[in-house]
Amino acid sequence: MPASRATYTFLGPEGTFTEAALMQVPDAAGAVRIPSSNVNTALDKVRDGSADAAMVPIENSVEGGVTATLDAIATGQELRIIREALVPISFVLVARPGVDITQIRRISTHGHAWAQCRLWVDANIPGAEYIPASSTAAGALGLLEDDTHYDAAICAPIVAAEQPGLHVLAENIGDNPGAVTRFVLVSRPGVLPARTGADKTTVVVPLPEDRPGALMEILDQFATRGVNLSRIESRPTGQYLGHYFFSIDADGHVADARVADALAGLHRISPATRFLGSYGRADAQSPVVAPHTSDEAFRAAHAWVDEILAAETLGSGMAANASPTA
Ligand SMILES: O=C(O)C(=O)Cc1ccccc1
Repeated sequence: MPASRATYTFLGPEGTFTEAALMQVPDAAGAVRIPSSNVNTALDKVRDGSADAAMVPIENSVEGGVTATLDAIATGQELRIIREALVPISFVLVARPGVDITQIRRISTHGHAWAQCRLWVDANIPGAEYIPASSTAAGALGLLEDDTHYDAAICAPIVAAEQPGLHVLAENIGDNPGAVTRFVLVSRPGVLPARTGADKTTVVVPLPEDRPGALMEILDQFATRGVNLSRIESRPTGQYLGHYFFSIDADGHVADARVADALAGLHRISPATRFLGSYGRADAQSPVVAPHTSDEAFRAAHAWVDEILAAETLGSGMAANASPTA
């Protein structure tokens, strides 16, 4: 019997950068691929079992964290990141054939795309109004509808290439030519990706309240164990003003002793800390591990303490302090 195909969902429709990220997953080409109209519905499909995993954007090199994703994976039924993908981003401006750049008043795209093309738009179409779309591809395909209320869209070159009804007015309009977006594949908890030696661990740590220095203590859990952080962002929990959680990416896998020890420290400081997964880094870069933070150093240290406890008889209270009688 053939092995059953995986079902993946992604921020769609076809032609989004998120779909390009999904296509980096080795079995994606042969999988069932279901577009979702936003990050929340994509993650809900994973939670209710209608998809095995969802590809969603999490961070980009120009705009920073994708807050819709950071918030959606931090709360609700637990999820796990099982993989990351990096996609270089280049944008084109599209319109219906016959429309030229001087006729454009309103432009639709995803908020992160708009933020990355703002300087180009100000310089080339000053005063253009932004019309938000659920994704770059959704904005572009909207131009093909009869009742469309905007004149142009910003999207990936592939959307324009595949739609004869769209005409490219300008290419490479991103303000930062080297822009890269990071996407994550999210599934239900269950199977932890194996340690590769070049891994990342993502956690969500609610900041304990009324505790001076709590953020410093959180950071110290990583610093004292030689664990490097590659992203840290604060997000409001939404409960009330001033209540925040930190979303953190750390180098290493929960199966690395130094990372496991740091997570245990986080749990002591903030018991509602959420583990969001350990997974291989897209760039396969291994961290430099200092000898005193290696697995072997942690094993030897624990063995030393265990030996002390095994060799001594534990006394009780004052009796243990009483001077031995001859
Ligand atoms: O809308 C898309 O195409 C997406 O995948 C989200 C996005 C938007 C802008 C930059 C990177 C990802």
